[in-house]
Amino acid sequence: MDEPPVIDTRGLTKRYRGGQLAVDGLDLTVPAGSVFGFLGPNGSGKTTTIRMLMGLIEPTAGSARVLGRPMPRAARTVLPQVGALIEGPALYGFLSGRDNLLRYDAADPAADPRTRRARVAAALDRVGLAAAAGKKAKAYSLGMKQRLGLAAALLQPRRLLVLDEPTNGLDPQGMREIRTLIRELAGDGTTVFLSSHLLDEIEQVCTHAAVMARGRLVTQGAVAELAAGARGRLVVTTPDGAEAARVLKELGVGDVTADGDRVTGEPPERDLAEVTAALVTAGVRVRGLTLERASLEDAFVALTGEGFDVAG
Ligand SMILES: Nc1ncnc2c1ncn2[C@@H]1O[C@H](COP(=O)(O)OP(=O)(O)OP(=O)(O)O)[C@@H](O)[C@H]1O
Repeated sequence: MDEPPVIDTRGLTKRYRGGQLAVDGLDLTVPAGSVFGFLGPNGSGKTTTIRMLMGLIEPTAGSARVLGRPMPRAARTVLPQVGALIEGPALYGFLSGRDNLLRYDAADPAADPRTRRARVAAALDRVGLAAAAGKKAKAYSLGMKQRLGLAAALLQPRRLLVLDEPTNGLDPQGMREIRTLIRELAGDGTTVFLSSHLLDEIEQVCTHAAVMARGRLVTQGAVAELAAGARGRLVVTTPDGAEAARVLKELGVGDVTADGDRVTGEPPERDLAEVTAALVTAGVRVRGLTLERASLEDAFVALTGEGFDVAG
C-alpha cells in the first residue's frame, strides 16, 4: 500500500475570468487501486477540478499531480495512460458506433493498425454495444452514447479512468451495467475516478470518496469510514406511531419523526432494551426496533448541515 497516490492536489484553485471562484484550495488524494467517488451537488466544482487534472485548463493557484507527474506540464506523458469521459463524448453522428471507434483509435499514434479491428470489437463488447455497433451514432440513446464514450476510453489499457457523471442519462439497468463494468475495471487494477451527484451510486460502487460543496472539499476518505463517522438512526416499527413518538421524546431521544408505522430518532445514549421496555410499558405494540446504519447521505448532512441537492 506504499504506492504513491494516483491523483494528488495541493491548494488547487480555479477562479474563472468572470471572478467566479469555482474550486477553492483543494487538497485531494486518490489512492492507487481505489474506485474514487467525487461527489457534490451541481455547481460545486467537480467538472472544473477534472478539467484541471486533465490539463484542459490552468489552475489559478496550487498544484496537481496525476500518476506522479505535474499537470498540465506533463500532460503528454500522463494522458496516454488515462482514459477520460468528460462532458459527453464527441461523436460523429453520421458514422456507426464501430466506425466512430475505428476513427478514434486511428487518431492514436501509439495504436497498432493491424490490431485495430480486434481492439474496437473488444471495447464494444465490454460496454455492451456489440449488437448495436453498426447503427449510426445519431440513432443512439443518450445511454448508448455514454457507453460508446466509455468504449473509446477503454481502447487502450489504462492506469487511470476519469469519468465525469458516467451514468448520466442512463436508465436503472444501464446504471447497473456501468457499475458492474467499473467494478471489473477496478478488479483489473485500474484506478477509477468518477464524479457524481448521486450519493447512493457512490456508496454502491466506490471504495473512497471526496465530498465537495461550493468549491471546497468537505471531507474525503474510505466510504465505510465516512459513513461510520455519521450516527445512524433509531427505527421503531409500530402500529402506534403517535404514542411511540411521545414515549421516545420523553426518554430524551432527539429529532423524533413519525411516518406511518415507522418512527425514527437519533440513537439514544441508553440501552436499547430499556427503550423497548419503556415503549411496551406504555402500551406501544413494537414490531421492530433497530439501529439503522448511517449512509453517506447522513454523513453529508451531518458534515454540511445541508440536504444533498440532487437537482439536474
Ligand atoms: N467557463 C466558466 N466560466 C465561468 N464560470 C464557470 C465556468 N465553468 C463553470 N463555472 C462556474 O463554476 C462553478 C463550478 O462549476 P462546475 O461545472 O465545476 O461544477 P460541477 O460540480 O461540475 O457541477 P455540474 O455537476 O453542474 O457540472 C459554478 O458556479 C459554475 O457556474
